[in-house]
Amino acid sequence: MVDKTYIPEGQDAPASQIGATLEALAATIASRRDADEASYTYRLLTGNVDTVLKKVMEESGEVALAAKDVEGWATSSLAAAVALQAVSGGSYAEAACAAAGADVAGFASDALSVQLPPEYGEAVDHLRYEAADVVYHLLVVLERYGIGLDEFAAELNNRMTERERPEGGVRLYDEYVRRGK
Ligand SMILES: N=c1c2ncn([C@@H]3O[C@H](COP(=O)(O)OP(=O)(O)OP(=O)(O)O)[C@@H](O)[C@H]3O)c2ncn1[C@@H]1O[C@H](COP(=O)(O)O)[C@@H](O)[C@H]1O
Repeated sequence: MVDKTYIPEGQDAPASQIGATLEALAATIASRRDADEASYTYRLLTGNVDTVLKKVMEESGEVALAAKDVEGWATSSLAAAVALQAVSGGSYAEAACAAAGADVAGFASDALSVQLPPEYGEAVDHLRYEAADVVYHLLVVLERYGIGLDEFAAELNNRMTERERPEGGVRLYDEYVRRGK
C-alpha cells in the first residue's frame, strides 16, 4: 500500500481514548471481510455499495433531526420559563429581557431560571447514539475504499494550524493534499 502519511521527525504519536476506540472499531470492521452473511458489517463491506452509502446519508439525517429535537426541548423550556416569570409578577417584556440576558428599556434583567426536562437529556443521548451510527457506517465506507485511520487522521491534521495539531500528529505528504478535487 502507498504510504501517503508521515509523522514529523522527533515527535511521538499521541495516545487518546477516542483514538483507541476508533482503532478497535476500524480493526473489527476490517476483520469482518473474512466473516459471513450473518455479519451486518460483512454485508455492508461486500454487498452493493449503495446499501452502506444510503446508511451514511440516512444516519447523517438522523443526527440532524436528533440535534433539532435537542433544540426543540431547549426552546420550549426557555419559553416556559419566560411565561412562568411573566405570570409570577413580571411582564413578558421583562422576562424576555432576562431570557436574552439584556437590560432593555430600563427593565431589570433578573436571572431566568430555566428547567430543562428529562426529555432534553434523553434527546442529547439520542444525538450521541445517532452520531455513533454515522461514524460506524462512515468507517465501513472508508474500509471499503482502503482509507485507513491514519490516512483519515492525516487528512484532518493537514487542515489544522501548527498550534492546533496534536504533537506527533500524522501528516499527508503534499502530493496527496486535496488530490482528486
Ligand atoms: N458499531 C457498530 C454499529 N453501529 C450501528 N450498527 C448497526 O447499524 C444498523 C443501524 O440500522 P438502523 O437504521 O436500523 O438503526 P437503529 O440504530 O436500529 O435505529 P435508528 O438509527 O434508525 O434510530 C443496526 O443494525 C446496528 O446494529 C452497528 N453494527 C456493528 N457495529 C460494530 O461492528 C462490530 C461487528 O458487527 P457485525 O456487523 O455484527 O459483524 C460490532 O461488534 C460493533 O462493534
